[in-house]
Amino acid sequence: MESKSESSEWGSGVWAHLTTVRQRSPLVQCITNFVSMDLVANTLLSAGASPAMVHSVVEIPDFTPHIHALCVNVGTLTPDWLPSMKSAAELASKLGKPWVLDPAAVSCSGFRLKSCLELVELKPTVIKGNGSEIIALSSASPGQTRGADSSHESTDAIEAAKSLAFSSGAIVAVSGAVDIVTDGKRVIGVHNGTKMMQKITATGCSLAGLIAAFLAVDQLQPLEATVSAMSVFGIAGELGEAMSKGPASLRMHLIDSLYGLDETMVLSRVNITRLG
Ligand SMILES: Nc1ncnc2c1ncn2[C@@H]1O[C@H](COP(=O)(O)OP(=O)(O)OP(=O)(O)O)[C@@H](O)[C@H]1O
Ligand SMILES: Cc1ncsc1CCO
Ligand SMILES: [Mg+2]
Repeated sequence: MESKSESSEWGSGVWAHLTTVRQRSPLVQCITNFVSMDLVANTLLSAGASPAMVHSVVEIPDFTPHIHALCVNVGTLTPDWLPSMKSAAELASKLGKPWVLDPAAVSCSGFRLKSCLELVELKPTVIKGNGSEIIALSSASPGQTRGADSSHESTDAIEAAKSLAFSSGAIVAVSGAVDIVTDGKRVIGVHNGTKMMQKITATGCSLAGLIAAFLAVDQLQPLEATVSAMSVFGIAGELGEAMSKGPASLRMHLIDSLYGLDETMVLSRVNITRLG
């Protein structure tokens, strides 16, 4: 069980990260799937960040040097998109800019799995997936696929996440009922969020974008920044659900709640524990 003091200790950091994102408005380049572009951009805007969905390979040399963080999501990957993703990731890593890889639906095909493994070689700061995605990527084998949805609990993926963090050098974040964040040694559980968030497509993609924004303002503590982003997004979901009739209105209220979060709401709802 979570101890009150444990969450309180995390709470001030979560609020500080959100406040800094609002103050600095980091520019986040997103090369993301067609399904998610709208929600990812609106999530970033309501958190105070500045999204840019710039994905053409010809624009990357001009644009990527100006960004504060990058998010790459392979959810609707085709062979002609991969060079853009690799080029932006490579440049971000070279310039010391944090970047997030979301291996969305990695088990769909051998092509997608191979592409994600190649992207991992380009040193993402954070890899964020659902339980099934992290298990598949960690073992480099597709297993059974349910497309973009997970057939595992996030907690089933703890060992896979630790192993992937260890082999890649990335922080690994697993979304689900409990969001898991690990650097291969420490394992943190974020218990915020609501089940209905699974019924809105691209909430996981939006979370990956939000993590990129939080990394941009705390490059030296990527694990802590990731935990904060996950908690903030979950809290916005909890507050949003109280005003919603179902997934469509939750989508709207989630964005409004993220925009309106204040210190009291954050500090009273942060629910973060150390799991290992
Ligand atoms: N059972 C649950 N209880 C609480 N929060 C949840 C639950 N399931 C998912 N969430 C939250 O929903 C958000 C999206 O997580 P999810 O694991 O569904 O992403 P995903 O599978 O990558 O989604 P997508 O691919 O559609 O973007 C996260 O903020 C997560 O914490
Ligand atoms: C539904 C769907 N299919 C490919 S990507 C995506 C959005 C959630 O990842
Ligand atoms: Mg996903």
